Amino acid sequence: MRVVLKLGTSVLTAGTDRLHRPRLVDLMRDLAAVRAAGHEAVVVTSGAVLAGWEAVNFPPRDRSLAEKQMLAAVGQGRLMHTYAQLAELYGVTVAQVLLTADDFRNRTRYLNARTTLNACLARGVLPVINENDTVAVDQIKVGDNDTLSAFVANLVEADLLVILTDAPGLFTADPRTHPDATLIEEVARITPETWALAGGAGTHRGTGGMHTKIQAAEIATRAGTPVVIAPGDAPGAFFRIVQGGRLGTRFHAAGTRLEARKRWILAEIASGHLTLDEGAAQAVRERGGSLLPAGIRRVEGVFGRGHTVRLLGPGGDEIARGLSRYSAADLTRIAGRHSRDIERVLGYTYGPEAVHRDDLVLL
Ligand SMILES: Nc1ncnc2c1ncn2[C@@H]1O[C@H](COP(=O)(O)OP(=O)(O)O)[C@@H](O)[C@H]1O
Ligand SMILES: N[C@@H](CCC(=O)OP(=O)(O)O)C(=O)O
Repeated sequence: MRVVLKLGTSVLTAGTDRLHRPRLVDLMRDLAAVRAAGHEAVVVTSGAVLAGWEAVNFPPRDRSLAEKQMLAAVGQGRLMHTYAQLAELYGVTVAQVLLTADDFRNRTRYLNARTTLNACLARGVLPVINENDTVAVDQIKVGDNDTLSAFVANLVEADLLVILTDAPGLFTADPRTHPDATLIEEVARITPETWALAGGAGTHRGTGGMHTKIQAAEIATRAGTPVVIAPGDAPGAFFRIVQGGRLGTRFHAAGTRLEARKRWILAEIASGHLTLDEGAAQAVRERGGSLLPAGIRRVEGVFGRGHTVRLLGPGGDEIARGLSRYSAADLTRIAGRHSRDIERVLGYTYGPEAVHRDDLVLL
């Protein structure tokens, strides 16, 4: 499985007002166990502002944006240093990845981030992601790491998103203010009633409380990824959840990831056409294959890498729609050629397919 683990400030501090090293060791051991069981893990971590606050010697808390960005700039490196040191104990190499809203809106940046994360995972490197707080002002910010973790789960097409926090899961009311509230173990579908359960902004350090966690669950489950919200202080929580154990609150995925992806492809406006030869049309239509550049006769329109294109049969009839792995300009140069020539012609390659099977919907 490919799993995204989100660690909130409340988990990293373990109820104190600084990064709690023993807790971080526990979390790293948990992560290492999941990796050792053969799974791929991606971490979305908070804690940069807190680590900065800790480093500059606890000045009075100032909530201004510039102050927070300054603290994030101080803290992010220190946070990563801690991760790197602890990961090393378990023979794990970490990679820092800082993302912000633009990286999910801009298709080229989106694809590049995805390529980098996939390269990390292919090499067994553990990506540790945070929002790039120093450049992200309000308008261009994801804003909270719960939502960021859902975007990341979509980006890497995760099989599961686990959000660890300081509550044992989603309760019938905020357990801080309602001691009689009870744990909801399963959420089959997020409804207005689900939203109504979220109390205020959470801990004084955390961002968003349960509200942003439900939002994250909605984003991820809609794209086909189930989500578990669970307590960060339960030993080996992440491993137990990944192995299918019951802990916290589980939000069921709405349909499969592939269905969600196909719906999304169909909703996009196509910005070009590829006319295929008979062999390619057959391979795509009848044999469930990808479209290789060799089978493309004509490229029309102006589109970038990752944009939606129509695939036309030799007679001009639309047979499928899909996401192009190459820009129109690149495809024009490699159309009709064997995939092994791509690198020689372009000077680089994004793989042998022009449109990969997973990115293709037959009509
Ligand atoms: N219905 C609810 N069930 C559980 N926790 C809730 C609920 N409503 C609000 N909360 C609050 O959300 C908090 C967790 O959010 P937050 O402080 O932002 O943590 P994190 O740093 O992990 O993102 C809990 O400590 C709890 O007080
Ligand atoms: N990017 C910020 C964390 C923002 C955030 O969402 O925090 P939290 O609610 O604790 O997950 C930081 O590193 O301090």
